[in-house]
Amino acid sequence: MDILAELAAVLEHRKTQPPESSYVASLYARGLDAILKKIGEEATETVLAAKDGVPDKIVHELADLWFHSLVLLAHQGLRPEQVLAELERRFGRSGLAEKAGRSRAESPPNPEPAADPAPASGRDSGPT
Ligand SMILES: N=c1c2ncn([C@@H]3O[C@H](COP(=O)(O)OP(=O)(O)OP(=O)(O)O)[C@@H](O)[C@H]3O)c2ncn1[C@@H]1O[C@H](COP(=O)(O)O)[C@@H](O)[C@H]1O
Repeated sequence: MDILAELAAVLEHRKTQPPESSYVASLYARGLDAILKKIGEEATETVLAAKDGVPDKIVHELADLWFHSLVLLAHQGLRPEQVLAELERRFGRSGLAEKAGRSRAESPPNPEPAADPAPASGRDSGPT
């Protein structure tokens, strides 16, 4: 069993445990906002570590971020394999190509052709 699946199984089991028994159980008890707050903090710490450029710190903070992302997945009834499957689905598709396809799909249809403009001659402009 790989570490993601192993950890996901532990995170699932923690749903049955009392909050005082473990860190993950206490996060579940504090609810979605507490989990999201941790993800925000860990994302910020990852950014700071990357700016410092210390490889061990980057790995440490990213592990914290991934871990709390796994807690979020479990809290939402989702599994890491679903994220892995999405990455597999995207594999080999250039990000630039994906973005270009997306903006075509999102752009509104061509507008109706404009009505004929009023004649420039002034013939139909009525009495002067
Ligand atoms: N991988 C992790 C893991 N990574 C980080 N953390 C915890 O995440 C917490 C938050 O990290 P911070 O750096 O923000 O530390 P902090 O400022 O003290 O945290 P807060 O006070 O803000 O909550 C710390 O308590 C870390 O120990 C983790 N806690 C648990 N796991 C895994 O989850 C399993 C279940 O954990 P428990 O539910 O605690 O048994 C463990 O066996 C591990 O495999």
